[in-house]
Amino acid sequence: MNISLGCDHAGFQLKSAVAAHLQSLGCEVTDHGCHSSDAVDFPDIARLVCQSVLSGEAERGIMVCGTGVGASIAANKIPGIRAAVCHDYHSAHQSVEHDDVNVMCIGAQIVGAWLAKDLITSFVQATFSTEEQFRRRVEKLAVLEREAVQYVKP
Ligand SMILES: O=C(CO)[C@H](O)[C@H](O)[C@H](O)COP(=O)(O)O
Repeated sequence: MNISLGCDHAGFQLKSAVAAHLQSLGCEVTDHGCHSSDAVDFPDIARLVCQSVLSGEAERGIMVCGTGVGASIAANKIPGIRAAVCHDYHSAHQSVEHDDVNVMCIGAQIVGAWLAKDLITSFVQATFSTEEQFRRRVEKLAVLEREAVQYVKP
């Protein structure tokens, strides 16, 4: 599987362990930065990671920031992205199986490298269920996305 990987300065150290683990699982990794602990803005990196997923260059994305929260907010602004902060093993696979999550966000201030590796294994090995109720709900997410513009105040 091809994975698009990104981080901000808070996730920079953990990203190296994440990349190495992805490679040990047989994944191809495209690293969209950042490449040092100098401060960057997570929306800029989330944009690159998500564009890579939507273009088909990568099947899924992983973002590492301080909490995972900012990265997931940024990613979920982009139509076609379903991002989730996953800090437990169950959510990391069920988010894919039930919700077809295509970008997982991890907080380097919340989880250590060993848990991050387990989360990544769980995420990468999961596949979207073929069961009708999950397909129906994800299609409804797409409808919400298409309708969202109607809720914006003029
Ligand atoms: O967790 C984050 C956003 O949800 C970021 O990675 C940062 O850790 C957080 O915004 C703090 O930013 P700072 O510039 O490092 O103070």
